[in-house]
Amino acid sequence: MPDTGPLLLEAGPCLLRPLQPDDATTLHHLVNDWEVVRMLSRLPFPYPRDLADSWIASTCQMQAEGEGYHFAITATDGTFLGCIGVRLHTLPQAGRIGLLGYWIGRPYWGQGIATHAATRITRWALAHLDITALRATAAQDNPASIKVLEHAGFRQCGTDRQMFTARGTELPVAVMEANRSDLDMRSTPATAQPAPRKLVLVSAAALIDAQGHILLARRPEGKSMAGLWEFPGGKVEAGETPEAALVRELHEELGLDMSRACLAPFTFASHAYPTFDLLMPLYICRRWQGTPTPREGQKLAWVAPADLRNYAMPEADLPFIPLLEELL
Ligand SMILES: Nc1nc2c([nH]c(=O)n2[C@H]2C[C@H](O)[C@@H](COP(=O)(O)OP(=O)(O)OP(=O)(O)O)O2)c(=O)[nH]1
Ligand SMILES: [Mg+2]
Repeated sequence: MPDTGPLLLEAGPCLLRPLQPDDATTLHHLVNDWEVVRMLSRLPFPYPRDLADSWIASTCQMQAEGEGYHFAITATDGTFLGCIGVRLHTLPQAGRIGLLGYWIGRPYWGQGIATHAATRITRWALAHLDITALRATAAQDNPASIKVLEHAGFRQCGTDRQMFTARGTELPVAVMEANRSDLDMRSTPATAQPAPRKLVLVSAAALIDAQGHILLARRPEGKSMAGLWEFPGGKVEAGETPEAALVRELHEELGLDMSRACLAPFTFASHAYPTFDLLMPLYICRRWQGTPTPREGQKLAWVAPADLRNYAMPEADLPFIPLLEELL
């Protein structure tokens, strides 16, 4: 099971926590509502009481196997408001993706709860799960759900037809998708005038241990490109040399101490991202003081050069992989 961090998430005014067996009665009471079920593919109406028990048990099983993460959406006082979840799925072309689904009990409609929950789960899932994107579908006659997904960072990537068991028929659905670039593009405010392209200078290090493994750090939720594995480092600040910036970043991010003399220039990346140009010198470093400790909530992994390709990395880093394989 992947290390997802604690499964207790804040989502605006709501909390998300794993479903528990004793949620079944409330869950059943809220979901056994024609107005809720009619919008959910594959749920029967009426919704039998024992289906609530077996559904919750199956979500616990999926979570234990790392195949799905399903949450109760609650108010801060614990009131059960609805459900949201991501189920992992492998697509022939797209690789591993997450399928997002949710519903809110009718008494709690119109308060933006689905938007808060979907926004947080989307960010959480792309930062923590080994998926390239999230997909969701919404019935074409459910514009409110399409809006929720758009607010959460999804864009429509197609249409399809899906069985809606409660309505006893197939219906057209909008197929919506969100990937890491979609989220990054959204956090850049749209301006009336296109802003001039910005050049960002970032220093990064390939820290190499005695076994020839390289340290990667997973960008945490809340940062751009969250969920991708990078070489530790960060932006060079005004007045800093690239080496001084890297010594500072490795101390701030990993608690390491080292001298600039331990940083050997190796290569650089020059990459045009949609919203900025990145110029990133990569240094090799084999000597430091201290043990790398994640100080910014990031996950760390020592990776053999041949395994680097199994870690999703920022596009700018991909040319580094063959060079590091050759070096080590
Ligand atoms: N550190 C690092 N950044 C990378 C790599 N590849 C890559 O595209 N980047 C991009 C991601 C970011 O847009 C930028 C680094 O910014 P950052 O957010 O990590 O900068 P920082 O450590 O100074 O953090 P912050 O204080 O700005 O949050 O460079 C990489 O391998 N390592
Ligand atoms: Mg950084």
